[in-house]
Amino acid sequence: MTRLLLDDLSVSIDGAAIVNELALAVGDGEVVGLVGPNGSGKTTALRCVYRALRPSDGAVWIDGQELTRMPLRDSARVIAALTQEGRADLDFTVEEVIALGRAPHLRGNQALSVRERELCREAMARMEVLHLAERGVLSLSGGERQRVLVARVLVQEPRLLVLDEPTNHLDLHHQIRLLSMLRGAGLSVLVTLHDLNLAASACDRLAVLSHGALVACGPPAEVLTEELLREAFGVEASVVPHPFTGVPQVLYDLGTATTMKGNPK
Ligand SMILES: Nc1ncnc2c1ncn2[C@@H]1O[C@H](COP(=O)(O)OP(=O)(O)OP(=O)(O)O)[C@@H](O)[C@H]1O
Repeated sequence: MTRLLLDDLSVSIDGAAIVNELALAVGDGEVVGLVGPNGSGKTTALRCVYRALRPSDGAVWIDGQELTRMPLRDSARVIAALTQEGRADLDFTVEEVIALGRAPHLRGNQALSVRERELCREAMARMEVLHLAERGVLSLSGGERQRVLVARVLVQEPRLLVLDEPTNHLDLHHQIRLLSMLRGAGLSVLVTLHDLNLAASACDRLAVLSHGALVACGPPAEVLTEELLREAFGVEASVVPHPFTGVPQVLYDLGTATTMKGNPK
């Protein structure tokens, strides 16, 4: 079943085509990685899904419903987003920030139920932030804060998770933990990642954007080729199968970056 459909999505800003007729589906329980060089349009496409931006053309469909026709509250119950813009400026405690994830499911000042409080504790344990529950978010390190924000989207209990660079600030342990959790969560996930090795390990399919257009889409073993790295990323690298999993992994040597073909610097 198709959970999310980007139906020839286009975004133009000041006459420039930032995303160009992007057609991409995410199935029920499928993890799809959106990858591509800086400025290729990944965040812009995601912003259309979490309704920070209206497409100039095309549409976003969620479970067969066109997104702009859904009340915001309804889409917030279905789609949870971890954005690059989502920085907490108010000094709420970790516990309070995570509880905010339940907001789309509550009415007014309704208190959290016992089940919802338990859900928050589970998400904190999953993201290893339980010990920080009483701390103000502004006092956290970048990685700690990122884990709190991931816990917040988990308690939202969405059907679709949209994650923009969720591994930002995370150390290797937490990067691997987060992505293996995403793989096992049974949720539909659309995620942007710059680390292609992590993306290949975590995603069922990779969609590669270049200059706002989809240039490849499929299982990592089909998409992640030396030719693609050269053409889309301007990088000369070797692609080898992981010795245990067979998943393609990129090996590179410093000094092998080639000139990008017209991608923004
Ligand atoms: N509001 C805006 N006004 C002008 N240009 C914009 C605007 N939003 C995005 N862009 C441009 O659109 C292009 C795509 O940006 P976007 O953030 O979607 O790229 P990205 O693939 O997510 O990049 P990165 O990997 O660097 O995060 C960039 O060149 C960016 O400067």
